Amino acid sequence: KQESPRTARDDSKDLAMCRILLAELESHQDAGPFLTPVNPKSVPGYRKIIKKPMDFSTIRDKLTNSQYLNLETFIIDVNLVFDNCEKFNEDNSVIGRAGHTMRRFFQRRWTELLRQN
Ligand SMILES: Oc1ccc2c(c1)N[C@H](O)CC2
Repeated sequence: KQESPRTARDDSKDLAMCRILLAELESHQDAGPFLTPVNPKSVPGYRKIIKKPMDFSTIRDKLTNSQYLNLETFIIDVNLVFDNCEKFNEDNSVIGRAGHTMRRFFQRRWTELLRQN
């Protein structure tokens, strides 16, 4: 049986990829509910229901301050935005649908960019 080669993938373009992906998320027409942190004072129940709030501006700050170890930890934070949205919103709601649309968009774009790398 041919040993699978122990070669790591080339991660030298990952930071550039995160910057492209985040810019595309921030400028997406359905990005509105995800651009800034939810204000727990103005949304009853949010603080209790959502244990790890996340939004695109927080991800932007973390990326700017080199707080992502790698592509994986960046993708985990972006998916946290959409997981929080699914938990707090009905699928059949404006914000719920926006979350599903954005998650599908993100999933397609990062896999496209990874493949062309
Ligand atoms: O009706 C509302 C009012 C506020 C919010 C939501 C729905 N969902 C967001 O995920 C969190 C903020």
